[in-house]
Amino acid sequence: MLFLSVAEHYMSASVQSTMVDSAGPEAQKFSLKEVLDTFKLCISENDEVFVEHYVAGWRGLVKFMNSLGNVFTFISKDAVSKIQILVNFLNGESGAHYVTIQSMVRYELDNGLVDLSKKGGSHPESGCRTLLRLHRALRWLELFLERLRTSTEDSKTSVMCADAYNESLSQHHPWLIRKAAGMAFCVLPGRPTFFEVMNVGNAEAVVAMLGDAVPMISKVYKITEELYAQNNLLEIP
Ligand SMILES: CCCCCCCCCCCCC/C=C/[C@@H](O)[C@H](COP(=O)(O)O)NC(=O)CCCCCCCCCCCCCCC
Repeated sequence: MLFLSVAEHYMSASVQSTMVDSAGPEAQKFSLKEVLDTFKLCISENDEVFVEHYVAGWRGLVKFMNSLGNVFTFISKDAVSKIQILVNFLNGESGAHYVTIQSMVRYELDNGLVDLSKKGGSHPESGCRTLLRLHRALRWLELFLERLRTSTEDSKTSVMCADAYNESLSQHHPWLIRKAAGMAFCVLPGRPTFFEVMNVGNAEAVVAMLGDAVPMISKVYKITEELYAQNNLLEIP
C-alpha cells in the first residue's frame, strides 16, 4: 500500500514543478538557522540531551521536508508521529523523567517500560524505542548535510541523499521502505532550490552554516549513540 501510494505521487506529472511553489506560508518559514539553534540548545553543560529541544529540532526538519512537496508526506508523517509520542511522554504525568534522554533511559529501564525483545511486550512505543528511530535518522541527516556542505554546484541532492541513506538508515529498513525512499529521493529538488529553501542567504552562507550545524548534530548523535550502546538499546525492535 505504502509503495503504491508513493508510486502514485511519483508518477504525478506536476510534482517536480510544484515542489516548492506549493508550500504554504507555514512551510516557507523554515530556516536552517532555527534548526541549528535548536540543536545547540539540546546539549546541557554536562552533555545531557534535552528531549524538548531534540523534538523541536525534528519539528523544524519536518517543516523543511513538508516544503519540498507531497511526495515526502509518508516520511514526514512517520517522523511527526514519533515526535508526538515523545511530546506525550514529556507532557504526561511522568514528564519529569523525560526531560533528558539520559533520565528517560534510566527511568524506562528501571521500571521495565521498554520492550527489549519482539515477543508481545506491553510497551511497543516506549520513549527509548521511539527516540532510537529518530536517532538513526539523525545519522542520515549528519551524513547528508556533510555531503551538502562539501558539494559543488553540479552535485545532485538525490545522489547525496541516497548515498547518505544507504550508508546509514537503510540498514534498518525493510525492502519496501527502501524502495519508497529511493523513489522519493529521485524527485528531490536540485541543490540551488535546496539552498534557497534553507533560508540562510547565498551558497557561501549556507555552506558556512552547515559548517556549524554538522558538528552540532554529530555531537548530539554521538552522545545518544554512546548512551544507547552502554545500555544495550541499539537494537530495540
Ligand atoms: C529532504 C529529504 C528527505 C529524505 C528523508 C530521508 C530519510 C528516508 C526515511 C524513509 C522513512 C520512511 C518512513 C517510515 C519509516 C518507518 O518504517 C521507520 C521505522 O519506524 P518503526 O520501527 O516504528 O516502523 N521510521 C524511521 O526510520 C524514522 C524515519 C524518520 C525520517 C525523518 C526524516 C526527516 C528528514 C528531514 C529532512 C531535512 C533535510 C534538512 C536539510 C536542511
